[in-house]
Amino acid sequence: MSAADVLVPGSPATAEDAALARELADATGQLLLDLRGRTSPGREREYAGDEQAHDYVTGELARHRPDDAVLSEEGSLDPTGWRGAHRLWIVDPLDGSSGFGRGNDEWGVHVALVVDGHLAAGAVSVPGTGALVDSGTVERVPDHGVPDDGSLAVTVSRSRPPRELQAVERAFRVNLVKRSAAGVKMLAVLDGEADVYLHSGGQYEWDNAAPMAVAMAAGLLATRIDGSVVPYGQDDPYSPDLLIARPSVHAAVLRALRGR
Ligand SMILES: Nc1ncnc2c1ncn2[C@@H]1O[C@H](COP(=O)(O)O)[C@@H](OP(=O)(O)O)[C@H]1O
Ligand SMILES: [Mg+2]
Repeated sequence: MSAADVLVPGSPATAEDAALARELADATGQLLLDLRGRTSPGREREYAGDEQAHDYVTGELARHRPDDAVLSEEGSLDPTGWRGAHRLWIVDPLDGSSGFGRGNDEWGVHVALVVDGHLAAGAVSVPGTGALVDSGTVERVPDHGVPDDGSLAVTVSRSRPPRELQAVERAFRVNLVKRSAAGVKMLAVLDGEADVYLHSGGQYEWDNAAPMAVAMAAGLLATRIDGSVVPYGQDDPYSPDLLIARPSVHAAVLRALRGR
């Protein structure tokens, strides 16, 4: 296997899988937009969205990649189908489901491929805004360095901001960008609206696999908040925290989180 064949997000070897991830994130998003247009705000819409998006995306993956395993948020209770799989699709059919139920645009679809525990490809759609990105075609973002004035726009969960924010606020003048849904926050960093996406206190692999794959392919650094690699395809898919930023900002925030 040559260097170009290494299975990392954005490498030519994963282009076909990234294209499929994009196609499925887009089509599932269109299904959800259509459902939103036909239903009233509330929990019924939220539950219908979770269920219909899960059924659609897992059905399509079974058709296109019959030999691969699938871990979807809605199908995560039975590990026999995905535990220890060589090629594992990790899917959040509807991330930010409560926003979808209420009728705002802070929700999306995540489709990622993990090979032997490593992210290989991924796509995120945020249908309400028309955003659609995948690890095969996303443009690389330049590393601007840390803002000279010491300010930092940090995107965090609207409902569960991370307690580590205090350490970052001691080191930088922080402007908070509160958003729901992990893919929405990753896109805020990709678009330059935020410098950093910081999360702690809990998530699952389906919440962050596809956003992390796209971020890595774009040249962002995407790690746990101690700087270590985020593992995927674990027996327990709990994935407590993450830090996504351009490389120089990522290094500066890690120093702040370590109290240095
Ligand atoms: N402390 C926590 N424990 C478990 N899951 C969490 C969490 N904080 C966020 N999440 C999940 O991560 C996703 C993004 O959350 P947030 O919008 O707060 O950033 C949501 O996924 P779902 O919408 O798919 O449930 C949410 O449930
Ligand atoms: Mg989610």
